[in-house]
Amino acid sequence: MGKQTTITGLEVKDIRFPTSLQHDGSDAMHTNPDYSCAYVIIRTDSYFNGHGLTFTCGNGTEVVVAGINALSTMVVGKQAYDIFNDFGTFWRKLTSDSQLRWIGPEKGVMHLATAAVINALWDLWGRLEDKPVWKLLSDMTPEQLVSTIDFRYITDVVTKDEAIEMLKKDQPLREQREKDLLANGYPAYTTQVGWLGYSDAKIKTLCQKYLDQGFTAFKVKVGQNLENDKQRCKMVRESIGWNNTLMVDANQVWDVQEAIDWMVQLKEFKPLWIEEPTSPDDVIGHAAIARALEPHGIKVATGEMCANRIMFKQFLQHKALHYCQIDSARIGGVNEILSVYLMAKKLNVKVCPHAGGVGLCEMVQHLQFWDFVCLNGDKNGKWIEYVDQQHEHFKVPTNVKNAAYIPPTAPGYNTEMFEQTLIDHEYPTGKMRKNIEP
Ligand SMILES: C[C@H](O)[C@@H](O)CC(=O)C(=O)O
Ligand SMILES: [Mg+2]
Repeated sequence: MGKQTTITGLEVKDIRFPTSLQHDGSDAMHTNPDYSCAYVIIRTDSYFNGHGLTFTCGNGTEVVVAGINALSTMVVGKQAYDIFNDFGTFWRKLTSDSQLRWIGPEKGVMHLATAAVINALWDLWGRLEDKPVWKLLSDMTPEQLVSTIDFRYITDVVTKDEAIEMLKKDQPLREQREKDLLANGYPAYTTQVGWLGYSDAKIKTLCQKYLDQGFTAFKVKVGQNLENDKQRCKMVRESIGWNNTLMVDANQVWDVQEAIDWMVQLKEFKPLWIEEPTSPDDVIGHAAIARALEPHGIKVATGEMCANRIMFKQFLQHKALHYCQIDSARIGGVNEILSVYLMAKKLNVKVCPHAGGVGLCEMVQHLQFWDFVCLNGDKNGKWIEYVDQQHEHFKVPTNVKNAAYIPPTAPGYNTEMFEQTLIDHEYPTGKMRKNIEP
């Protein structure tokens, strides 16, 4: 499918927003993040370009930019549809260069770089097909969909043939589900009330603001100081009431036993889940925490820093998470994330995407919409995270109404930023940057 389109160039920019000034995005581990991204523009000889990004917290974005530049020669000069028609094979090539893979493989900076490039390619594909990415995915046959995925290392949980069967089973239900999605959207929860550096007064005001907007699920950061956590959880509970849902997020600060002990102290506030209680690499530790907290009614969520599909596989296999928090820009972009959805479906684990960062809400909604239409058809007890950060810099920002993400109709992956934003926020030359530096 598709006409010839040559990829003629790949540009990458270091874009930073001074969010640490207001403590937006702060948590127990990342106390002063400057929400940032490595931003990719894939240029073609057609009218259409692809825009993609990966999220960073400020320092180090320049390292990811270098990683993206290292991948560029594998993309520039290619025919776009040679990539799209056999995307799984291309994805494997991009992540398996015999020299570059030594500084990964499939993890860390190189995988963030892969995500930015792959996300830009999906944006391009959506634009060339005149469809938002969620619809592009939802219109694919099961065979086309699985052709985008590299199943290496995960066939002990899900094979290509099994994936095709899973997708075929729900194929007749797609039309009805799509109608439901377009009419009702997909539920969102918000973390905007709970950044760790916010004052009590601000938290209370924000709780009211998001209650008024119809939100019924709220996430609060914990893990810096137990007494302070108790006081803030109490305050948030008093604001949102006991019928609404509260989640808490420790962003990896605790040892395993410490996580258990701390959470037992917070159980009176009835959190649905504790997110990232310990190191994102500690599968067995998470499983131990999940077992210990089960009698207290607290579930475990993780995934925003899970390195790749293999780590997700192990978390899922070892019952180390109850809520699988895929992130649109940490593992290798759409292709690899689809494989995580398939494994989560097979092992019966709910996916509630992470979206705390620049552009993450914009991208991840597409994946959860596809999951609803083609794989799960169930929104019960599931949400997409929503943070109210930097949406104004995107040409087509997320549309959250009545605490529900409304599917976009614009073609692409919602990743294109305004030219002025790219000029003003480019690091270190942008004028916004200069304004805040001494
Ligand atoms: C540094 C980020 O803001 C992080 O705190 C986001 C996060 O953990 C979440 O949204 O969940
Ligand atoms: Mg988190």
